[in-house]
Amino acid sequence: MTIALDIQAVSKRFGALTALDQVSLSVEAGEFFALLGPNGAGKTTLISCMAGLSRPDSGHIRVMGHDVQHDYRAARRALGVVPQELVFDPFFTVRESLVFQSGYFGLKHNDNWIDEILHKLGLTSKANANMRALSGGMKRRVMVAQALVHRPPVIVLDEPTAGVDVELRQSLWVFIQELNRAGHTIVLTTHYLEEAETLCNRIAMLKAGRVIALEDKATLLGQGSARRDIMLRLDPPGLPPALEPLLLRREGSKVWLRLADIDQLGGVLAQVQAAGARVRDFEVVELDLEQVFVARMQGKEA
Ligand SMILES: Nc1ncnc2c1ncn2[C@@H]1O[C@H](COP(=O)(O)OP(=O)(O)OP(=O)(O)O)[C@@H](O)[C@H]1O
Repeated sequence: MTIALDIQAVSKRFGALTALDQVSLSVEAGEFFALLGPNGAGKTTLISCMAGLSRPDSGHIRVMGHDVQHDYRAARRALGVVPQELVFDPFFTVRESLVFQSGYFGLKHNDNWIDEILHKLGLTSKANANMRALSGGMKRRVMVAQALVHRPPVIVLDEPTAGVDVELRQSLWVFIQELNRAGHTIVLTTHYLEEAETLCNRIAMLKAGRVIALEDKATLLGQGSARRDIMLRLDPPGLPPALEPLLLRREGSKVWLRLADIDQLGGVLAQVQAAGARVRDFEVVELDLEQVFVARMQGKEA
């Protein structure tokens, strides 16, 4: 097992503000990992520390075994970061930007790979356009291309799909999944939780600089556990008192109940029947990442 990204007890303060508070997590090579958290949680600060752009006050970070401070060049080579902000030289064409970026990593003959990235990101027709003439979405594609120019084994994407159209989102994810299948480790931050749910296999949630969840997606979503939330629409409305302890919420004639084990279902239905009510509608409620996220941010279980 190779650890692609090893973050140990990283703290970072800006004056009185603690942006990162003893953050520890590690990502195995080949994982598709999501780093989630509300605005200001510390995601970008952590990414800046990974990229060596910001120095933690304490703790250490290794990328493919290379310490980002003591072995900066090797660590930087192992990492491709797609930044949240659009940073580019307005006087370069798209291709020139990529050639320049290759040079930064000491790569001289990189044209075939540059052509491939341009193609995969739908940028071929813009290769000779000036950066300043591109639309925001096109510039974002170039940010992705720049991060990939040196074929880094670890790719970190900081909200890569913020403000991009549906078509790019889809083609970007196809490409990133291809890179993941080819063995690249992917770390993604996004506010589109359904993206994280679809793409990632492990998820960390940050809140106010602390890791508050670090789990497999399936575990986080309660898959594999016997616990189930169900919805019943009862006629007449009203829950038998014996079932009140299971009640999560009610809305009109609908009630949502939490069963510690799906085996309780038979007993619940029997009690409803014994109370003279009929079940008009029934649903097993699947958790989604958004519900889990909101609950965890409020300090509750979903
Ligand atoms: N250079 C800085 N100087 C002072 N405070 C900073 C600096 N950079 C970040 N912060 C603060 O650190 C905290 C974490 O910010 P960060 O950008 O890492 O959050 P984030 O999780 O990436 O948020 P978002 O989802 O909005 O991108 C915020 O309160 C932010 O205001």
